Amino acid sequence: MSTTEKIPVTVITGFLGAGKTTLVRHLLAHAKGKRIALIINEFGELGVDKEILAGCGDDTCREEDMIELSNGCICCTVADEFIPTMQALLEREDRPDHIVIETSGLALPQPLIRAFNWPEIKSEVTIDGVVTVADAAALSEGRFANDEKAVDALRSADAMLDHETPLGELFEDQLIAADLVILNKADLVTDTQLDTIEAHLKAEMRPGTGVVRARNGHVDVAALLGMGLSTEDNLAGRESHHELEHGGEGHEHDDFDSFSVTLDGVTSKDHLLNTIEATIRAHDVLRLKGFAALPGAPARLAIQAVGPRVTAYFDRPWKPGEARQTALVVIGESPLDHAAITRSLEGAIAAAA
Ligand SMILES: Nc1nc2c(ncn2[C@@H]2O[C@H](COP(=O)(O)OP(=O)(O)OP(=O)(O)O)[C@@H](O)[C@H]2O)c(=O)[nH]1
Repeated sequence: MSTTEKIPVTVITGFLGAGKTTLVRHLLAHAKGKRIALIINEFGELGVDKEILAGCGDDTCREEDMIELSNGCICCTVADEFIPTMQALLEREDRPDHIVIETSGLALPQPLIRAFNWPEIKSEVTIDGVVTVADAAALSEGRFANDEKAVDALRSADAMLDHETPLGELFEDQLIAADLVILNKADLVTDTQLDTIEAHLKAEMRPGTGVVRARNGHVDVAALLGMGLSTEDNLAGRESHHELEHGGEGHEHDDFDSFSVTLDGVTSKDHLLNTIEATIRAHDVLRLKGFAALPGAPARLAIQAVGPRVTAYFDRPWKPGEARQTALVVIGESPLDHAAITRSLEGAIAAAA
């Protein structure tokens, strides 16, 4: 089979909350008749991303074309989950024109990219391009670089220390894997800040990688789908820190932790959002997302927090018979104090009682 007959696959990576799902939503809405199958992998057991995409109301967000891989990060479940999922997708009678994979914000893209050379799928699919979404607001606030001084100080105290912070390292691994970087959330920073961030990113990227600035993932879909790069044939220079240091053997996600909290009896939207923001600030939570049930509200409230920036909107009406509850997934660097964070979030109920 020639390369042109293979189904192209776009891999979307990028740190927690950078805007991957928002970009996918934009892609689906502007697919112009292209049948896109979507594989979503997320960290945390609630499956919020799929729910959000399924709730978008567009015809293109067909539930049967969305496959969720929720048993951990895709990079660690390539053999057990990813390859069988791809094989099942390729066996379908109505094969998709294009496949988009949204990795979890904590995934290393490298093991996934390498999997496209596995004989089980190599003759059928090819990577069209790897797109890394970067969060301009988080970068300008120094969220990945804020420990640089501390790390440098440690380095000079201990010449053996070759690790950077888990956050910074993962971010670099995602950047180095990119064929295209989308510098998203351009609306939250000034043009001068964008210039500085872009220069900083370029220093970390492979030479020649393109950068596109975006707001809410609004990029030219025709340019994004159709790069035709066969990335799996060009792996040199994309090695992760882990591959360089440990020869590519399995790696751990122990640096990060996630758990979910269910709250019964939330009464006020403002109080809930304020409580969430205070909890995030007090406990250094990196990402929080989920849905809330408010009394009398016919729709569920989708809640999104990236660092202390909390937003919420009613995404779709509750379905008949659906449990109306508030469920949130909390993600951060290990160790997260589950009990204290849960207690703090329960403040959203206590004060309203
Ligand atoms: N202001 C602003 N907010 C954005 C932009 N893009 C995404 N967001 C918001 O950022 C939050 C996170 O966006 P997602 O698309 O869910 O991010 P993600 O990368 O898929 O997150 P994870 O899957 O949890 O890693 C949501 O509240 C989005 O609405 C943007 O360009 N500008």
